[in-house]
Amino acid sequence: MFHLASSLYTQYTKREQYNVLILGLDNAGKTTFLEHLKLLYPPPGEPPRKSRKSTEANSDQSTIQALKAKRILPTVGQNTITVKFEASKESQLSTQYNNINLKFWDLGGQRSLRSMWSRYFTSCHGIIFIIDSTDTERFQECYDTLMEITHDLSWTNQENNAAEMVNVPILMLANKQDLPEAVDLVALKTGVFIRLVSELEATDSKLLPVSVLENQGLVESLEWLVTRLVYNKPNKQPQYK
Ligand SMILES: Nc1nc2c(ncn2[C@@H]2O[C@H](COP(=O)(O)OP(=O)(O)OP(=O)(O)O)[C@@H](O)[C@H]2O)c(=O)[nH]1
Ligand SMILES: [Mg+2]
Repeated sequence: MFHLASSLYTQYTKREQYNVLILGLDNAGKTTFLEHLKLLYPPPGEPPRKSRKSTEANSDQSTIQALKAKRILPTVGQNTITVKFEASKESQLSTQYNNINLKFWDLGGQRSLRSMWSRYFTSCHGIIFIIDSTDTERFQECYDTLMEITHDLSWTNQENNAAEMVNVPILMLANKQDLPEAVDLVALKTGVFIRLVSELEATDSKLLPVSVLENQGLVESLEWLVTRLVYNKPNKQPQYK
């Protein structure tokens, strides 16, 4: 009885925290994505940011300019941020999404660093996989890397041999859509990635076009992910902070 009361107390007084891994090949835009999130969403305990959509207000243009001026170096270790999720007015998400913090881990995408990714798998509630839509020569490598992630042995529960990957949502972002040479979503889906749908059948996944630099599709993408994290709550409980 005490445990039930204490767990209910925790659930009603603390915020839910979901851990999200940001993966993808080097130069895909992972750290740029993280930096933009920092500008759009406040850390826990701070008031809301003014605007989030590129169309919402001119102030967002200065955010984009600030981001462009920033020198982002290739990631060698990890970058971590925690933000307070706030649904946009357009999303009409219910109040159950008002109590969520998202912790992001941005890891280096260079080939030599990818073996470190699997250490984070069991602690994550969701994955964002970023694809450089202009880097056509490496689409196959993107596909293979995604397959390696989903088939990694660290997802397997050693005790009961169950696959813990099932239901961990994967959001794939076709990034750099602001560039003229970017391959669009239709071409991406019918090209190398055509087998993705059947390969990821058991997984909650989505491929969306974005420009993380120009804030195109960023808010909508995050809102899709949050709805899926909450949907998967019975399988993978959030932390309470
Ligand atoms: N035009 C354009 N450039 C982008 C976009 N996103 C990232 N970039 C550029 O792509 C380059 C690499 O971005 P990063 O964020 O460092 O890439 P990363 O995935 O973190 O790379 P690693 O840390 O090496 O794994 C930078 O020059 C960014 O400015 C985008 O949406 N549009
Ligand atoms: Mg990086």
